[in-house]
Amino acid sequence: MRPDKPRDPVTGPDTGPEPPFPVRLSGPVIKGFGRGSKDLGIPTANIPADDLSEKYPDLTTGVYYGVVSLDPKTFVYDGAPSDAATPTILPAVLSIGYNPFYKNTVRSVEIHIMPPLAQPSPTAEQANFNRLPDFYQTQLHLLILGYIRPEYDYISLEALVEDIRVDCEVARQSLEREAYRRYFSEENPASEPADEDRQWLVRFD
Ligand SMILES: Cc1cc2nc3c(=O)[nH]c(=O)nc-3n(C[C@H](O)[C@H](O)[C@H](O)COP(=O)(O)O)c2cc1C
Ligand SMILES: Nc1ncnc2c1ncn2[C@@H]1O[C@H](COP(=O)(O)OP(=O)(O)O)[C@@H](O)[C@H]1O
Ligand SMILES: [Mg+2]
Repeated sequence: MRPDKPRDPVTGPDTGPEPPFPVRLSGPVIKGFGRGSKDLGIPTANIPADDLSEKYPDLTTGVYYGVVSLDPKTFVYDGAPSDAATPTILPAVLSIGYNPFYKNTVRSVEIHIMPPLAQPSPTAEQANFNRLPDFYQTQLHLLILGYIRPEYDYISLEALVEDIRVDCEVARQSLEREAYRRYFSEENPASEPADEDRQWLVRFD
């Protein structure tokens, strides 16, 4: 059960991701149990957990933040400039695990994509989660940059939704820091490792 204590507003080092991060995962967006939007009002793009078992067998279950991009061959983000040559990199919050509230028996990777950091957060004060047009089967690239918390069971659906709302705020504020902002765009010419990760993120063959 969730411990009854206040949440940290940011997580992970201010100096940028430390091993094992950034973690690279990718895959096609698949169907989940259909609960995200219907029960919680929080759509989550599910991708297969295969990459995780093969490349990062030691990564613990829990809630994380990072950045994603979607293959522009099948999904073009509405907010992108019309002449954009590369896909838009968007902030994300995700859960890896067994959803103890629902007692799943298989591990899932579920990603909620948030609006760009330049826009006001829809979850700052109320549970008004970002909704895009559906993009099932689209290839998704995810770069996990930090850990937020373990997965918990909850006394109610409302308590789970409220914690995910706070996760969105923690993720946004964690990604707002300079050492994390470089994963969105080429702001700092001296940020070579981030350059490689960013190139991987937007490269769809
Ligand atoms: C940021 C985030 C945090 C989550 N934390 C938990 C959690 O602590 N416990 C839990 O049971 N499920 C957690 N979930 C998973 C939701 O219960 C899950 O997304 C929902 O069941 C939708 O599943 P579906 O995609 O199969 O429909 C979290 C999801 C997200 C996006
Ligand atoms: N902000 C968003 N983040 C993630 N997926 C979204 C978002 N907006 C819409 N979607 C769409 O909603 C689907 C997920 O909805 P969800 O209710 O979790 O169903 P499922 O159980 O099939 O994963 C995604 O696969 C995607 O096509
Ligand atoms: Mg989902």
